[in-house]
Amino acid sequence: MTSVDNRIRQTPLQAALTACTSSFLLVFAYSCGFNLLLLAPSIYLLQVYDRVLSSRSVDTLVMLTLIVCLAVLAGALLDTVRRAALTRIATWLDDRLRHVVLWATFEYASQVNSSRANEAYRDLGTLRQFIESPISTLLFDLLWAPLFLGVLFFLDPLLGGIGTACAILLFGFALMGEITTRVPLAQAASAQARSFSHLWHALNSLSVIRALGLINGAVRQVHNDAEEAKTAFQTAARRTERVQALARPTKALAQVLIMGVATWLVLEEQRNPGIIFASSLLFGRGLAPIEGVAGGWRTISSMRDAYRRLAEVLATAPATQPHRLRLPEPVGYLSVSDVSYCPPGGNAFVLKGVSLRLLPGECLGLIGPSGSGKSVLGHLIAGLSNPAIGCITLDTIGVATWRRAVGGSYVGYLPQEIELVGASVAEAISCLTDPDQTEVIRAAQMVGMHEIIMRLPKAYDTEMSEATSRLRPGQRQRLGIARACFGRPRLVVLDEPNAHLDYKGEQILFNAIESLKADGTTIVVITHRTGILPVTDKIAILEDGMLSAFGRSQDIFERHLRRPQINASR
Ligand SMILES: Nc1ncnc2c1ncn2[C@@H]1O[C@H](COP(=O)(O)OP(=O)(O)OP(=O)(O)O)[C@@H](O)[C@H]1O
Repeated sequence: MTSVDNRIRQTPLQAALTACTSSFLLVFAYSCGFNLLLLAPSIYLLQVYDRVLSSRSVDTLVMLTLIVCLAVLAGALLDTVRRAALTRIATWLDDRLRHVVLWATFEYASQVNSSRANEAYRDLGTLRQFIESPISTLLFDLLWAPLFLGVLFFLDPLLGGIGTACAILLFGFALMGEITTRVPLAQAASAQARSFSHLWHALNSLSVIRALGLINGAVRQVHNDAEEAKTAFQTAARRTERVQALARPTKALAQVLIMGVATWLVLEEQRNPGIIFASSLLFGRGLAPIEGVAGGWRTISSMRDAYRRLAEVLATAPATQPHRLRLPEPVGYLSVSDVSYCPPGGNAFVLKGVSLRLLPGECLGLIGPSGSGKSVLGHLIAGLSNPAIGCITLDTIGVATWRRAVGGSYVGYLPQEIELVGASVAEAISCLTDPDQTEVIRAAQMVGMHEIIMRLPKAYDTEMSEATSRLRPGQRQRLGIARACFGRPRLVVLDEPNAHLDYKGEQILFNAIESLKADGTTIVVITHRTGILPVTDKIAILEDGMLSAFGRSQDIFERHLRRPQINASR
């Protein structure tokens, strides 16, 4: 496989990490300098005993002290620089990946698993915090631990042997900790995620849960999962404590042993007395990263899990984020060409070879029996999914591309099930964009909702949960239509816009459609109620996923709908 192929196959996470390679190499180089400079105090001790005490030369002492002070200061500077570099890498990764991860999170949640997707978004934060944390500098220092142990060997093989044995033992304990806590930690993480997910779902369906008296059950569900997580965490903590109880004295004992052996070498082999302190210092420096990494093993393993989850989400759900293309505003020519569609997981086509065309400012009435495929076609025309065969274009560009290119502002959509999303009424109308007050009011006025909204406690700033409980279904539906008309779209798809409307509401809807048409907006109205058909210019009848009729409204009305055997809601 070529390197070009590799680059193509990389997920955004791998690509971002690859782009950081030179920065990580720089941190490695700083760590190299820092660790080499850490040898200075040990060399200083040996030199003081070797040269200063024997010669009693104050000049040599001053010189050596100055050199070592400079080395220590340079080491501290390198340490600060590498920590700052790691913080910059973490921030850069976060900036580069957050948008991509957010898009992939939504894709993964809709295609695979919503609670896993939720975790993946938090995982990006875990990754960033890990890179910024002292554990990551310790990992770089870990690469230099053999250097200190090597110098101990150089001083005396026995000293090196004790240091190495202690390092191996500490590694063994870290491994033991990892093995014994892996299962309970995984159980705890999944129980905790379940608990958050149950709470989230319960809060999202609060009105239903409250109305059906299910709060007790919801609380019990969340509590049980949290208890399971707590028990598993406690098991992991107990096992970690046992392993640490063995690891803690190991290092202290080895340190005493090192000093004892060094003193013995001074007594028996007339070695430089500086070896006693120098070996103790070297041992401490060499073992510090091993001890730190062993103590922070849980952080390392949660970072590893976070990386794995994030990589999986990014690989499974490639982010189809907006291209932010600067496309000229569409005129409104809609073309549906030979479209066939099979829903994800389905085994049959629910739309078969549908073709129709609309001119800018035309309104199409899409009718047909229940289950004939009207909503599926509306969804496709709104660019929310792609046809398996054929294409749907607005001014020769795919509708899905218009959505991605400009965040959907040229395509408005009212789904059959109205969910008004947003913190306030203004946000719900403006499709979660930064609300432009004039545009929001214009959209609300179009559907006769302005006065009703002004009577809400905080008018357009009323929280959506409060507004939802105060508004009638027909008024909520009009809010949904206002959202579809927000931002002067060039194409609007309304799925059953009059399902909950009374006579007055229908008149307002007709006026809104007339004003959209006058503005040159192309409209598709899916309906079971023929009362809306007089405002349409064309009518399409869908039967069993196929167009059984399509043409000018008057002709279709005359030929098909006046006959007693065919009607819109057959
Ligand atoms: N996500 C899906 N997975 C599987 N089948 C689906 C999915 N969405 C729709 N279908 C199927 O596609 C067919 C058309 O559904 P659609 O909702 O478009 O009908 P409709 O004409 O809008 O009906 P209604 O007027 O009752 O809303 C139905 O048989 C439905 O079961």
